[in-house]
This record gives sequence, structure tokens and C-alpha cells, in this order.
Amino acid sequence: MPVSLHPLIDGGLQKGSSNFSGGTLKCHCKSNPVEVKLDGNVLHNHACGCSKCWRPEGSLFSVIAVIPRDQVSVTANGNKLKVIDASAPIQRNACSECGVHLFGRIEQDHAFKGLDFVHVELSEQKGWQEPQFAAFVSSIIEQGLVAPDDAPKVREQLKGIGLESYDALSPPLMDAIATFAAKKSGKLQEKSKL
Ligand SMILES: N[C@@H](CCC(=O)N[C@@H](CSCO)C(=O)NCC(=O)O)C(=O)O
Ligand SMILES: [Zn+2]
Ligand SMILES: [Zn+2]
Repeated sequence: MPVSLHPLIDGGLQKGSSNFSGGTLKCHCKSNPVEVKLDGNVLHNHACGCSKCWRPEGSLFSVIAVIPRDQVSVTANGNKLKVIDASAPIQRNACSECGVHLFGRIEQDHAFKGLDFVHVELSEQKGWQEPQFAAFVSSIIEQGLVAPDDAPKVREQLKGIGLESYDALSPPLMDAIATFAAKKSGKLQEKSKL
């Protein structure tokens, strides 16, 4: 019996729309929900199996994307937001009542500084970019969510939906991280050796 990967992808991917202009994320509180407005569509949306990204109850994966931080604004009940782990590269701002993560921000020197991490399922609007790949799939074993022998079935399920599985981020994003590191250390060659 297939497990729930995430409600947004279990029934197949719903393609985003190219002229979508954004929407509002709301936490799960019945009263006084935290609201965050996104002034544009997201980028690099993906399923993430890591231990730190927020996922709905019963899901093996989170669905998480990035958006420039200047397109993110807290529009209601921001007083309920709390940073979960200030020492993590991604500072996840969560609702202190319901636990939902509204946005993750990078303040340290990092390849993705300037981008906020968000979960589009928290919005009622339709048109957000659909997930492009699955990241940190093996982390679901590390967290005891899936037995090692069942991981190949999860990867098959992801493939059936059209998502490639990785145990890090996707190659273009890992290349961006590596490029940033190589520039910082001065090791980046002017010209490729290939
Ligand atoms: N095995 C670890 C890996 C976690 C990890 O490196 N996660 C990435 C991606 S999260 C969104 O895609 C990351 O950048 N984490 C930094 C952070 O969380 O602050 C695990 O599962 O915990
Ligand atoms: Zn809440
Ligand atoms: Zn993650």
C-alpha cells in the first residue's frame, strides 16, 4: 500500500501557471492565524525528506520552495512567530501555537542568502510552481520514518509522480552551493578545464 508522500503530490503534480503573481500563506491556527504575503511565484519547489523542514502530519516529505526575501512580508499576527533554531543556516520562523513554519530565512554567508524557504500548501491560491524533484530522500531512513528496505519503493513512488530522487538537493542547486564555496575559497578557475 503506497504511503502518503505529501497531500500536494500524492494525486500527481498540478502544474503551476506562468503568469501567477503570488498569494498569502496562513498557519493552521483557527483564530488569529499568522499570515505571510508572497509577491510572486516560488522557485525550485521540491519535496524534502530532511529532518528540519516542516511537513503535515502523516506525510513522509515536506514540500518547500524559495522566493526572494524582498517578496515576503508578514501581514498578520507576526507576534506569534518564533525562530526554531537560530544556529541553523535556515532560520525557520514558526507559529508558536500550531507549529507550522511560515518562512525560513538565511542570515549567514550562504549561496542562498536572499531567498526565503516557504511551503505553498499554506496558501489557498492555485498556480504555484509544482515540485521539481525530491531532495534528501535517504533522510527519511535516518529519522526512522521508513525501513531501509522500503526506501526503493518510496523512490519508485516519487518517480511515478515524475519526481527524481536525490539524497542532497538537485544537481543545479548543489552546483550553485559548490560554486559559492569555490569562489569564497578562491579556487574557482576562470576557465573550465574540460
Ligand atoms: N540529513 C540532514 C540533511 C538536512 C539538510 O541538509 N537540509 C538542507 C535542505 S532543507 C530544504 O531543502 C539544508 O540546507 N538544511 C539547512 C537547514 O536546515 O538549516 C537532515 O535530514 O537533517
Ligand atoms: Zn498558528
Ligand atoms: Zn528540508
